[in-house]
Amino acid sequence: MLYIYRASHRQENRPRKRRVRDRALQEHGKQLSCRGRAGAGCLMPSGSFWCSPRGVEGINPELKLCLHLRETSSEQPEHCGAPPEDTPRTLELENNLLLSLASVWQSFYLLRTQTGRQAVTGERGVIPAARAQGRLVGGGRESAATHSFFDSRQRERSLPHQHMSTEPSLERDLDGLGKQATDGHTRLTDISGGTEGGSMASIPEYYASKNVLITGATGFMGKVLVEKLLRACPEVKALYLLVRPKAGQSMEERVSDMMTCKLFDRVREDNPDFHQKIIPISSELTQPGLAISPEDVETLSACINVVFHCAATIRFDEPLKHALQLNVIATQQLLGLAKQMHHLEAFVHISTAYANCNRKHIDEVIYPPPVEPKKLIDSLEWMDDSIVRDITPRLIGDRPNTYTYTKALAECVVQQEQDKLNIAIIRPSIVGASWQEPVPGWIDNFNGPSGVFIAAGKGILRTMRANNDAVADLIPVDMVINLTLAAGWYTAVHRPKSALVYNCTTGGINPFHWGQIEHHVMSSFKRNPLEQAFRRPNANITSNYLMNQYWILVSHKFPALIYDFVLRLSGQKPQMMRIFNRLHKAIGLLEYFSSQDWEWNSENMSMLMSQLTPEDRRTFNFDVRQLNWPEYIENYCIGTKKYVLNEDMSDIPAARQHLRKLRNIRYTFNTVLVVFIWRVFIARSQMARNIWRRRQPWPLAVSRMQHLRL
Ligand SMILES: CCCCCCCCCCCCCCCC(=O)SCCNC(=O)CCNC(=O)[C@H](O)C(C)(C)COP(=O)(O)OP(=O)(O)OC[C@H]1O[C@@H](n2cnc3c(N)ncnc32)[C@H](O)[C@@H]1OP(=O)(O)O
Ligand SMILES: NC(=O)C1=CN([C@@H]2O[C@H](COP(=O)(O)OP(=O)(O)OC[C@H]3O[C@@H](n4cnc5c(N)ncnc54)[C@H](OP(=O)(O)O)[C@@H]3O)[C@@H](O)[C@H]2O)C=CC1
Repeated sequence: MLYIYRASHRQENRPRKRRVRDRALQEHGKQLSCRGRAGAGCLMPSGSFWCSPRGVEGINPELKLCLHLRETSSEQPEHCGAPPEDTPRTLELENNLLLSLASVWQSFYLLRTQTGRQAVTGERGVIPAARAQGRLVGGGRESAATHSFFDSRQRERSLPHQHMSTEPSLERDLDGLGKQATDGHTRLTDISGGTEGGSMASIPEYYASKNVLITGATGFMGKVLVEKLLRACPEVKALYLLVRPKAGQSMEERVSDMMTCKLFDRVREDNPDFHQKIIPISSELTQPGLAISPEDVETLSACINVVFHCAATIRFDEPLKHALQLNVIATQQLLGLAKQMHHLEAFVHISTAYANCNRKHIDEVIYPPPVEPKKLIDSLEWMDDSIVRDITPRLIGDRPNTYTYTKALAECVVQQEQDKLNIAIIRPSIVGASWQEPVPGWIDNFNGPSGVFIAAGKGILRTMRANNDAVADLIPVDMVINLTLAAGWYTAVHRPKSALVYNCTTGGINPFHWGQIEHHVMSSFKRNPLEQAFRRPNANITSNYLMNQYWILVSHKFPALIYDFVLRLSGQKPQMMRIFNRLHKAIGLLEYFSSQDWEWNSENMSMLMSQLTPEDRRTFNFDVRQLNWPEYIENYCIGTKKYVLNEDMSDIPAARQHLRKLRNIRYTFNTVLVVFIWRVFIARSQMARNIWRRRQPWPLAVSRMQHLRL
């Protein structure tokens, strides 16, 4: 229950405001300890929250959902209503603080108590009852907007709502404070629903009998998405996958290969015939019309309900023209195809949290693009590749690579279609191995930190430039996919007015730092070593450029030279220097991300979580607070061993033995080196001997002791 009192900051209104608050407190509550001119909020034992309309303005929809405006005093009606239009930004921030606290409190309450869960799911009928009795007054501006938008959207489109019942839904009427911006600024908006259903379909219920189109299904995240959809939403009708033939394999062969991989073991157990639901469609996204045949276009237009667009080039060094082709133009073409789909309910675009990495604080809004995408596409079309290469640094400006640059442009392209489609944009940060599903630690590539972990585990990587204290915004792939599926559901069911952006990150909620990652990766690889390690795992990260260069020389280049020399002597091809050069190129591209901090606002992620039923919250868990980092990193490292390098866990004792051997070699080497230095610099030089004796009295002491013993 939410009590609202119009908080006036005018002096003469203060006593009255205080009176109402005191009464609410006396009757029900406990005051939230937060400061700010927005006024204090009171959290009631029942889970309701008392605050000013200023608070309501920025209120988290999970609270909004529980909105039940009630008279709190006789003066209340005249003080109840929309917040002033001129709410300054500082006040909004204060409100956000207040509401974040309330939101945390509320989430805690909801998790802990049955009453709270019922309050949110409306199971006890408080909200419908309030509606029926006409006691509910929407929070002024937002509510009015919600209704008008809702009505106009309903008129504009007559999309199917078979997943909804026909009961009026108060939750959805009240729901409605997602943040949007078309102009780079956060503003309030309403999240209106496209249906008037009272009982919300759960996620698996929603996806039941739906046709889903997925791009990038053969990639890291795409595979996990396909697996999870098949496993958690077994009633899904069909998954259409846009796949290209590659490396001599037809698209059918690639898809059937994919389905035999370990990732699909659990689905296979549950439903051995799951492959029948998968329909590969031949498509090369860089070609005109996505190279989809006219028959396939017709099929897709007729049946697709939800699109997940995961395909992209994620290489940081991709030439701009190609990155633009795939990340922007292909997205544009897919949106064009989506507009032809008669039954499309949601279009989910996977972006990256680093699309706006030129900013330090990133809200869940689509920022103005660095350049108008269409203009860039037109200009690059006629340009020679060499010219494009020359002007790329100027074009990407303060972004580190063509990947983040083109992902930012893609968001803009997606935004341009938000009036015609129901769109969600997911922005994951650094996607890592799975946390729990389908197995802990599942990963299948060298991208991002995985390659670095492996190189460190193999003992090749000894140093890297990173900031020990910077937040390592890793997020497990299963959490990203759970959020993606939930966002697809929410978008289809609620039909936000404009594209909702979900920053899918961990740093703001459950931060972990690169220094801690280094420590846990090293200790994990010592417990579970990789086979045939080059040296014992012992990497250090430093933010100091010179220090890093020194260690590169001493710990990378020098051993590589010795190793290659030995290989050459034994008649083999030298290879270590080549490996190090590639490694340096890779880590050079990653340093930008490991050396600084970003702050992402992830309110929409919390909002989405609050909209799920308890069951969905368990099945599609993306609550990053539950991540236990040391455990996750341990599973991640084991995952790289098992699933990327295909090493057998039963070989661990042998691998440990190998590490012990390497340690003994190192001890021997160090001892020999010390003796050698001693011989060269001490024993042979009178001056060095004199210095040594003066500085280090212990050899004298030792010799005296020996003399005494004799
Ligand atoms: C204990 C320490 C803790 C500190 C730890 C800090 C980690 C700090 C991570 C920040 C991460 C930000 C991530 C942003 C999050 C996104 O938004 S997007 C997703 C991330 N995208 C990527 O990671 C793509 C980066 N990769 C690339 O751009 C290209 O693979 C590279 C690195 C330029 C190499 O291209 P290439 O030379 O054409 O060759 P490619 O065939 O791709 O790979 C060549 C070799 O490099 C290796 N390699 C590829 N990627 C990597 C890698 N990440 N690492 C090492 N080796 C790699 C491959 O294994 C391969 O080795 P071989 O198998 O041939 O022996
Ligand atoms: N991995 C990460 O850390 C992060 C990823 N993201 C985003 O998530 C999404 C998925 O990333 P991820 O799964 O890691 O990437 P992958 O590189 O693993 O997968 C990319 C997918 O796109 C497909 N694809 C690429 N080019 C074409 C083409 N020309 N025609 C058809 N399909 C093509 C690939 O197909 P094929 O197998 O044929 O090459 C593959 O299925 C991307 O949009 C990325 O920007 C965002 C943040 C972090």
